[in-house]
Amino acid sequence: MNQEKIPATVITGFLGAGKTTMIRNLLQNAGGKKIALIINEFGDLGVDGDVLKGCGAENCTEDDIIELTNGCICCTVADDFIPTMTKLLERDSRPDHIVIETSGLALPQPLVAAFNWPDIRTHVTVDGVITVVDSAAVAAGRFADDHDAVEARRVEDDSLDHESPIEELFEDQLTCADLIVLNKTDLIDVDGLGRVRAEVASRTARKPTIIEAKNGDVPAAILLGLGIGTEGDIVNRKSHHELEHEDGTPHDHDEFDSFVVELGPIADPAAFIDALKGVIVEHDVLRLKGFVDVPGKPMRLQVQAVGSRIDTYFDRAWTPGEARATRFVVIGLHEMDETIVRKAIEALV
Ligand SMILES: Nc1nc2c(ncn2[C@@H]2O[C@H](COP(=O)(O)OP(=O)(O)OP(=O)(O)O)[C@@H](O)[C@H]2O)c(=O)[nH]1
Repeated sequence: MNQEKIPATVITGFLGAGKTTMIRNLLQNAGGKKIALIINEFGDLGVDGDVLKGCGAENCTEDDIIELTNGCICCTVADDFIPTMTKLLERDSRPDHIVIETSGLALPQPLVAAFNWPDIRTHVTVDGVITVVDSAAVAAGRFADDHDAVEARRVEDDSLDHESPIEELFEDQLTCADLIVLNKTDLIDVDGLGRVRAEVASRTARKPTIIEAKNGDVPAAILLGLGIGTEGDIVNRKSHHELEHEDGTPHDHDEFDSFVVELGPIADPAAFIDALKGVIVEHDVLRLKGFVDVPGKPMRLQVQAVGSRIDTYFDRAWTPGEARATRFVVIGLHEMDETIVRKAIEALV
């Protein structure tokens, strides 16, 4: 048996940055490398898994795609991630490379630390942590601290021990990176991109390589084979939470909430999407994704909203026996009122 350690690449980045899109590209240009993929979503509807299974890459079949659905991977390392890795390593045919997509709300640090567990470290090493950044969102100031809002939250809840949860998470994901991909460069101009690069660089004390991309289109040769062994350098990449709670208090995702909305068929998707945009803006929804049943259409309409930017496309035919349905996962900050947002979306049909 080949005892060489299998390289594992961790792909992280905030909600909607373009992780799944980049992995889809990667699977299609990874040459002959056999890849096993572990994917984790917050507020799971299995959307990412569906997108990736649908890309039909021969080097990464449906069997090679493992979905972890019991919450964010960083909080379920012992119960979910380690057993999954152990099973993967026991398979007869070992993958050449493992790719792990974290949820957009995950801290990469606990996941990388798990590679130091005895059963794992003898077989696998972290080739590198790649952090995908939504350049348009950075340019729009989405990760800049809104001091007034943070202060207002603190007045309401004096147990808050830190600043904006979005800003903090964004920095934690950058702090852990070996490679940062400034994605969605098509949405901003050259000057804007220069400012995004400077802002991203200023948010991490380390000096990871920063590259630019459109639609996550980065050659596999750049993404795979970084050869870092990140698990050995975890001490230099501490998250805000680790720095604040050196006693090991576990972190959680209390600051964020998600729920699933189910609707009936939608006959006029264009009008629906237009109105949905209004709800997203009014209630500050961070991420919404799912599928629409358009009567008379043999295919599902996939909906991907990142903030108020919404993409839609018919992604695949409804399969025989599959119940046609309209379902979305909605993710927002904890203060988002689920009942109100749910009613507002339901009222659009
Ligand atoms: N304009 C533009 N859109 C992009 C680009 N990359 C990804 N997108 C779109 O952004 C949306 C989110 O992309 P995903 O790849 O699902 O993002 P993600 O990081 O996997 O999202 P989560 O797993 O929910 O955190 C989709 O509608 C993509 O088509 C890009 O470079 N430019």
